[in-house]
Amino acid sequence: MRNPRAFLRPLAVGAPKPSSDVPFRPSRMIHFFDPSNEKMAAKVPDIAKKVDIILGNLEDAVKTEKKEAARQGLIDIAKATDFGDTQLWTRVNSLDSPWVLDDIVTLVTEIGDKLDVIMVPKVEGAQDIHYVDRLLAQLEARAGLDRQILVHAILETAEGVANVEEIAAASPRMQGISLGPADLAASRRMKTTRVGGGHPGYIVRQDPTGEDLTTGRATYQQDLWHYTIARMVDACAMNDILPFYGPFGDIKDVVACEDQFRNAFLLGCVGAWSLHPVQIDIAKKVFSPSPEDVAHAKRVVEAMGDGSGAVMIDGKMEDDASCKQCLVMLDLAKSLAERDPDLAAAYDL
Ligand SMILES: CC(C)(COP(=O)(O)OP(=O)(O)OC[C@H]1O[C@@H](n2cnc3c(N)ncnc32)[C@H](O)[C@@H]1OP(=O)(O)O)[C@@H](O)C(=O)NCCC(=O)NCCSC(=O)C[C@H](O)C(=O)O
Ligand SMILES: [Mg+2]
Repeated sequence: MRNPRAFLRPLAVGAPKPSSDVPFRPSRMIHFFDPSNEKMAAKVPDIAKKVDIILGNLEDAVKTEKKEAARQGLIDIAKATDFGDTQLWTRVNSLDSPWVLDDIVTLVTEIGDKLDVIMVPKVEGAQDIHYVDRLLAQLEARAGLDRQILVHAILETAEGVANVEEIAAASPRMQGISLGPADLAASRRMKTTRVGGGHPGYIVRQDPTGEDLTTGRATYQQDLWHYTIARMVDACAMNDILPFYGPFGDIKDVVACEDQFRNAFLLGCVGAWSLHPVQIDIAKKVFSPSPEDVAHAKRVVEAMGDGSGAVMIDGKMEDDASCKQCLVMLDLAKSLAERDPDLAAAYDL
């Protein structure tokens, strides 16, 4: 186990000093693109203006014969594009793959000054983060970088879920965690074939009213991902890092996508992945608190003064705990308003 007093020491001579906290930057969507796909790559400069995070994906969804082209494509795009306030991330190949070492070494050397976060897939325990942590420190020192590149883990194996608390706490470099429902379903041997979302077979059924078991009993579809998201949110919150829902693969079903994203938002996630341009505005809408919620939060905070005691607002009791919830809402609204002039006008903070 690492000496807690050494937690914030650089892991290589000359590497930037780790920061004690993860800066909260608007992170409503992580927009995935394949840098080896010319059509997608051509859209990056425009898409980057609309999203909070743009991610060049090198792992799954990139064909084996395109792995090197994707890596080089990301380097070319990063060098040619001014991303402004938008974060640039990459998802490297998994740690057991033949590409990951070159992914990390080449990207940090070539575009380390532009990369904000490296997303690491299929993280199973703290040992995976420790490996990436030390390697990044060595590469940052060699490249003369003056700030750390952060690390984001995907929770997509049964072992990873079992170890999620130690993953979240493994390094000051940890920025956050995303749920990877497709790989997780395979790892758990769940009997689904979908990329995220619900399943019509996963239900609870109303009790029978008489002898007839077959008619008049409503069924309610349940959320397959509730347990994992809630556990991931707790692990992230206890370590002050950010939880994200991952992909929703049914691109055409924009309604269910919005529902899945909203469930994640309500449970504490700050954002989700967008796999297709149509999912960008869904994430923007869902992960920005509504002006009504923000106005209510403002009223409660103003009425509560120093936060102690209890007041009635619209027939409901508000106290220290509900005031804290409202402060969470207002903090998020303020940081989003700084980035988005439409939200700034709608929130009027
Ligand atoms: C899902 C797609 C394969 C769909 O692509 P396509 O069939 O080309 O869709 P459209 O014809 O509707 O596209 C319209 C135009 O938009 C461009 N496009 C599409 N997607 C993107 C994008 N993500 N970024 C930028 N531009 C995009 C198309 O090129 C079309 O352009 P044009 O012809 O000029 O009009 C595709 O969207 C896609 O591949 N998306 C990314 C998929 C991905 O990254 N998957 C990996 C993440 S999910 C995962 O890994 C699972 C997870 O790890 C887990 O385990 O759960
Ligand atoms: Mg995956």
